[in-house]
Amino acid sequence: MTTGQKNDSFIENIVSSEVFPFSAEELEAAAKEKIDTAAFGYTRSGAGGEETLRKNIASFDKYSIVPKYLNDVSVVDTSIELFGRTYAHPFLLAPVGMLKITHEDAEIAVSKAAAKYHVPYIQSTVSSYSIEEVAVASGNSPKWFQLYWSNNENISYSMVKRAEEAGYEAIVLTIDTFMFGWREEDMRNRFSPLREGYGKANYITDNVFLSTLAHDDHDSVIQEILQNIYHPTLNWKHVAELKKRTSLPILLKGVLHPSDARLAIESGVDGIIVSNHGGRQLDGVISSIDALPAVAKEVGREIPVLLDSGIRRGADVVKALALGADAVLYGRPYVYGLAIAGQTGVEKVLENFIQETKVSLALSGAANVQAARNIHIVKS
Ligand SMILES: Cc1cc2nc3c(=O)[nH]c(=O)nc-3n(C[C@H](O)[C@H](O)[C@H](O)COP(=O)(O)O)c2cc1C
Ligand SMILES: CCCCCCC(=O)C(=O)O
Repeated sequence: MTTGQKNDSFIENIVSSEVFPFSAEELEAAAKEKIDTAAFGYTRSGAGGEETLRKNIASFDKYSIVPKYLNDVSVVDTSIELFGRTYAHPFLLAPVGMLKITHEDAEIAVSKAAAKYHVPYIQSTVSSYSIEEVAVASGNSPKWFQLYWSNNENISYSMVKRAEEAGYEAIVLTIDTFMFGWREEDMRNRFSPLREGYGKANYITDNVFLSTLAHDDHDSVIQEILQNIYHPTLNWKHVAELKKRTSLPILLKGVLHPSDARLAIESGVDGIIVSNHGGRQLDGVISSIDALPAVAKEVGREIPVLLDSGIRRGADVVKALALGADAVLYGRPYVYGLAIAGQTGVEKVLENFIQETKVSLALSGAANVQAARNIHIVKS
């Protein structure tokens, strides 16, 4: 998508009588006032002492953009191409499970807002609405499906098939969450969204999963879901097997080590997402933006490299592109928008993020995403 660069949104925001939070910090504070303490705690928090959660944000500050001026940036083309498809912006919405803890309309609201702004939406396995419900709500706007591998692999294949049939365009296999991280905030609040049943929609609409159930009362169903997701034996053979089962591109989400990026390529994976799960899994791991350069160097241009964990600003997108990412995933801020005002809240957050990204590209001297990859970055 080619978009004129007129600062319209900046001016509109200045003259608007309606004040909606802008920064991620303001969004987080407003969301805290809207939803219950445990739901907010689950969304905001990271694992352990939250070292990685903090690093994800702080690490971006170490990289500085060195802009080049006197380029014509009157028109900024923010589009990217991935797996033969063109997407309007250099970012997608990260998979976030169990969104009903945040707002009743959950993934329906998010996917509709994403559709309105032509932002691809990655739906989580542990969603509050099913693959099919989200597909109907958001029409033919681009969607990917995030897969939590199931102990019963036939459940995984069944969900992948459903995603294919519903028109999803890629499968994102998350490799860092075969068990829960050590999440003290949730333990403190005695909070498990899965136990409450918020993320069960894709399971209770899955015939293969249903056929495995000995009992169908709430507690037994939730117990079965948890047992399916807990999968510490997950290994490269599963990746190779999944590759044989689908014609959709497969991305691995959670790659931090360059050697894993190489193994992913050797396993026939189509793309990788450099991610530490927003600091929610192993505390103490490297921040995503710090992990990116070595991974991007290993991959070269062989397959697309995406990044998430800590993207908050348009300038963060520019830095990630310049350090080797093809696109990024945007996470917690849109969830806060959902908490504050449902679909309208997500729309507001997206509108501002799109405009900030465009302004940041232009002021860096990049008229398109390809040019952004050549922006000079220094580390201080
Ligand atoms: C409340 C919450 C739930 C999440 N659920 C999932 C999920 O179901 N599947 C998944 O792969 N990642 C999940 N993630 C991780 C995100 O996809 C993404 O990696 C992370 O939010 C990036 O960090 P950031 O939001 O701080 O930028 C979740 C993150 C949050 C905050
Ligand atoms: C055992 C895995 C459940 C994960 C639930 C959703 C998620 O990814 C999160 O970060 O929370």
